[in-house]
Amino acid sequence: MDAMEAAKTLAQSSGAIIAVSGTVDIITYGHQVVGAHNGVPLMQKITATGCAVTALIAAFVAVDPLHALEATASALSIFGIAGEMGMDMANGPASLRMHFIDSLYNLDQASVSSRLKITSL
Ligand SMILES: Nc1ncnc2c1ncn2[C@@H]1O[C@H](COP(=O)(O)OP(=O)(O)OP(=O)(O)O)[C@@H](O)[C@H]1O
Ligand SMILES: Cc1ncsc1CCO
Repeated sequence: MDAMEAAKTLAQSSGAIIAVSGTVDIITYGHQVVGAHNGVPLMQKITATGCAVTALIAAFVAVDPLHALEATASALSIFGIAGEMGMDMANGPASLRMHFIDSLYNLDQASVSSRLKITSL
């Protein structure tokens, strides 16, 4: 079973929104699937990026609990955009970690609007 089918099955059996990180992050209630495309592969080389984005998802959902799927997709996208911006200045995983955190801290609306890529899968 691929990640998308597994995510849909788990969402249907649990009643939870399921998000799976990867090249394209998958977010689903169990039927329709949303893809969050931002991010760079080198983020995989920084330990705890998955935990960190999970904390960001929790914060976004806390702000807008009635739109939890949209909040989850937004958090994953913001995290990925900061990764892309950090990658523009990085030479490897250690400098990516630093520039990624700085990019997340300094993120502005224009950068988000120009880079955001969320689609229906
Ligand atoms: N190939 C990729 N291309 C773009 N972004 C990626 C890629 N792989 C992971 N990411 C991004 O990196 C972040 C962390 O995902 P990852 O799959 O590395 O988590 P994880 O394995 O649970 O991490 P950890 O165990 O270190 O906490 C997510 O925001 C995801 O979108
Ligand atoms: C390995 C690890 N280190 C801090 S949190 C965590 C779990 C994955 O993010």
